[in-house]
Amino acid sequence: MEPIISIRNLSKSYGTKTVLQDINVEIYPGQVIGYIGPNGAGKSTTVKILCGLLTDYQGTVTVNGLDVKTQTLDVKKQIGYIPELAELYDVLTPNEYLQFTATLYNLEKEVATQRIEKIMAAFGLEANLNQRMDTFSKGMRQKVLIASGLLHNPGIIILDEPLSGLDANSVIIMKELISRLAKDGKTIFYCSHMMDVVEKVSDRIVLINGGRIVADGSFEELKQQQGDKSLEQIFASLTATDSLSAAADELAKAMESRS
Ligand SMILES: Nc1ncnc2c1ncn2[C@@H]1O[C@H](COP(=O)(O)OP(=O)(O)OP(=O)(O)O)[C@@H](O)[C@H]1O
Repeated sequence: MEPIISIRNLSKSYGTKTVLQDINVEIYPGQVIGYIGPNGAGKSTTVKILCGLLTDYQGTVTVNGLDVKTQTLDVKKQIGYIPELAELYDVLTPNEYLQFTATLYNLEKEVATQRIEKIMAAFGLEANLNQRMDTFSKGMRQKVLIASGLLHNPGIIILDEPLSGLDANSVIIMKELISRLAKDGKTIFYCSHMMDVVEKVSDRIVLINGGRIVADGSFEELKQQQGDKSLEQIFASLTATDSLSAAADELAKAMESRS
């Protein structure tokens, strides 16, 4: 089987600072990849490259055989990108915003309207469909953002920390949604700090630290390599430079010395 996403020898620098170093990942159709790593590891940078938002990198990145650097528009049609934070047009209602997104993807009005209603109802926002978004909470906005990434029914869904701001029930819906989308054959690339969710939804976990891949395998494989631990413990043992409890002690001491 051909990989649907192929990342070969990917390196990226911002000025003199190298943030991705020789990343190699082949992703196959229908896989759910949990892409994890500490703050600043390079997750969002990888995602932006995959989505064609950053093009000054070294290496080769293809989506369905298309080069993301040169065939960016065709790549974008196949990807649903859900960023952690994005500016929504606050003066619009979700209905107006999502209809606008649907137009950009050339979706038929009827199909768009049905999908918008269904997705918003799944998130419990059916009553807010025609309410201006400047009155929305962070979680409500995040749900509109998720809806907008899924609207064109893309084959590949890239989520960059999509759960921030969502309440516990919405996290459950989102987990269920990821599993359902995977069952429908979608390929999912999922960046998150929520280890319990990643552990449950991913069939392969790629862990990066300091711009390099330090682990790549199913949760079961990682457990075999690292000892029978939770993903949170595996993450800590592969990425923490110092003891985390020592860091917490230092922080507590720093607070004491202030008072
Ligand atoms: N536009 C930029 N200019 C300069 N440096 C940047 C820029 N964007 C990101 N970086 C740096 O690149 C490194 C990787 O950042 P990136 O946002 O990819 O990390 P991340 O793994 O997504 O982190 P987080 O979990 O905190 O979101 C960080 O050191 C960051 O400071």
